[in-house]
Amino acid sequence: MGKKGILLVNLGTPDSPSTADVRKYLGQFLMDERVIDINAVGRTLLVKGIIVPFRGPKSAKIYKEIWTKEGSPLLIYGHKVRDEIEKKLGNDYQVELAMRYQSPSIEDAIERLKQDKVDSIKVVPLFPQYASASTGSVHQLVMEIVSKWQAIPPINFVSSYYDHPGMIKVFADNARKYLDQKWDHILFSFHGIPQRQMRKADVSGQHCLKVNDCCATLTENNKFCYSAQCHHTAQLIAKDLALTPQDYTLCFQSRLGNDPWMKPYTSDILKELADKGVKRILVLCPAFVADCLETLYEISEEYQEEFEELGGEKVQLVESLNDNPAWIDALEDIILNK
Ligand SMILES: C=CC1=C(C)c2cc3[nH]c(cc4nc(cc5[nH]c(cc1n2)c(C)c5CCC(=O)O)C(CCC(=O)O)=C4C)c(C)c3C=C
Ligand SMILES: [Fe+2]
Ligand SMILES: [Fe+2]
Repeated sequence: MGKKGILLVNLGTPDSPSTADVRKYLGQFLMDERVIDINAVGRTLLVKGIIVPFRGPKSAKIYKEIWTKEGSPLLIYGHKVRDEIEKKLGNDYQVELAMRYQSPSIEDAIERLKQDKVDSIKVVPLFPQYASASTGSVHQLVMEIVSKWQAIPPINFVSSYYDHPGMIKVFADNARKYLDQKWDHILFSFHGIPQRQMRKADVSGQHCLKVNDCCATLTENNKFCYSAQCHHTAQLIAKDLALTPQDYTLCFQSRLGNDPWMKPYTSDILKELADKGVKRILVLCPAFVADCLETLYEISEEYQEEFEELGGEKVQLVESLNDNPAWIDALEDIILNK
């Protein structure tokens, strides 16, 4: 009997923080038709003509700030989680780590599973909530690759695990460590997506952004909606922490370009809170299972600075799941039972 193949996939990060490597990464990432979902000519002009040349050097500067001796945090935690989960699953499993963009590539990782003659493959994107631009893109690429194989083994795709009790508890326990200090408000800041992508993913065709508070509650109508899944994750963590609705706000960060993205924007909420006299904010980022540019820089540096300029004092990031042993336990359960 062969082993069971597990393919863990995160988004990706540049190979180094040099401007050339950051440009290469942004070029591959943003040319994905599920990420910048406009017509091919418009996407090429926007990405290759504007974003890569102008954003590249700026992003390289901030990647240099979060880069460690071992490399990019997203990739370092990816390797650690892969090693731990393979140890935990034992001899019947072969676990490969891949990144949707740059290295290690999905092509190479899945080829290793093929060469090693695994009996089956389970694709586990490292995104708790489903979005076309993240999980959808991983699934599409895996399907494109295996569609060319003569012998396609049984393949399973994990779509989401936004409500996994073990994962919810790790986010909550990480936040609890800060609760002996005084916080005026708690934010759940998720990575956003363009509103256009919310509408396109609406399986009912008449729900997302069409009815009031469309996705604040997860229902049959919006069970694949990224926003609804984010709300559900935040509600479960809030429940575990015994927060009241007045204690916290859900918001979306990382907007790119001028099109409307999911609202409210984290930066607008920071302004609203500062105007009300709020001084100290605790921030959880449950769209990410590992700390990365979006948490270590955008929350801890950029929003800290913005908030201070608005009269606030502290924006404290709650660390992500990273290589927390309780997250490894939760991920094992996701792999075995999802
Ligand atoms: C939670 C999953 C993610 C979704 C959905 C997502 C969508 C999305 N992102 C961009 C643009 C950028 N994202 C960037 C970084 C980044 N994004 C995610 C996750 C999701 N993105 C992660 C984990 C990271 C961090 C990577 C790291 O190396 O640490 C960046 C690059 C950084 C920068 O230059 O600011 C961009 C650009 C779009 C357009 C999009 C569309 C739906
Ligand atoms: Fe992103
Ligand atoms: Fe929705």
